[in-house]
Amino acid sequence: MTPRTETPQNFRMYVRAEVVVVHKTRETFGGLSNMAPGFPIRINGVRIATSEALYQACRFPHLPNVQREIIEQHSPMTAKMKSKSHREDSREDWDQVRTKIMRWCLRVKLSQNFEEFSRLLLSTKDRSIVEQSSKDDYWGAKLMGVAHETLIGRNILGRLLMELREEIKNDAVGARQAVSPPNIPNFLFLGEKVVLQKEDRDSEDLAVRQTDLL
Ligand SMILES: Nc1c(N[C@@H]2O[C@H](COP(=O)(O)O)[C@@H](O)[C@H]2O)[nH]c(=O)[nH]c1=O
Repeated sequence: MTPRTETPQNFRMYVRAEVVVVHKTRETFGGLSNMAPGFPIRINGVRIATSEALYQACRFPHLPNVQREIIEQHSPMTAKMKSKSHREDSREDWDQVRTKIMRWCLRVKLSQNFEEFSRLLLSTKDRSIVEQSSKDDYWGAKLMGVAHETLIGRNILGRLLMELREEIKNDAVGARQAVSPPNIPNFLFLGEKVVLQKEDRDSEDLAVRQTDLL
């Protein structure tokens, strides 16, 4: 893995030229962003366009109408904006549970889009993955240095993606399997407990293609 330096407060410093930078969704590794289209998710049979919309909806287990408003948005940025307007009503323990929830969102994204998302993750080899952000150094890292040559931040999203990449390397079959909901209280989606069936889009597509052949 690319060397990085530990800094105070669990911040990390990365040399930008040496890492996989996740920034714009149209760039090579843009699919790793929660904003990326093309990785739909199904929760309790309801389609959600992006992992961003799913993550934002998880703020409001007690407000199913707000969750619905978020997941109905076509664009992930609009989903985030809808969420922002209710932010003060987020579940009270949000800061304590959000990393666990993000880990779950990424695992669901992987299990339901396995071919493409695992290929993308594995294509990063053993380089550090860093989400470049202009203002968020919790999920990502900010550009620093005279020539913007370093990225500094907690980079929690990048670290969760690296964790997932290791899981695929160690047990690809396990990583593909349906994901249990996170073990946190009151984890509800549109008023229901999350019961995750295996609904892998790749195998659904395959089933459709096979039907077409008959
Ligand atoms: N990528 C990206 C963002 N960052 C994403 O926002 C999410 C965190 O939201 P919150 O915890 O509510 O602040 C998380 O998925 C992080 O990757 N924010 C943006 O406004 N634009 C962007 O292009």
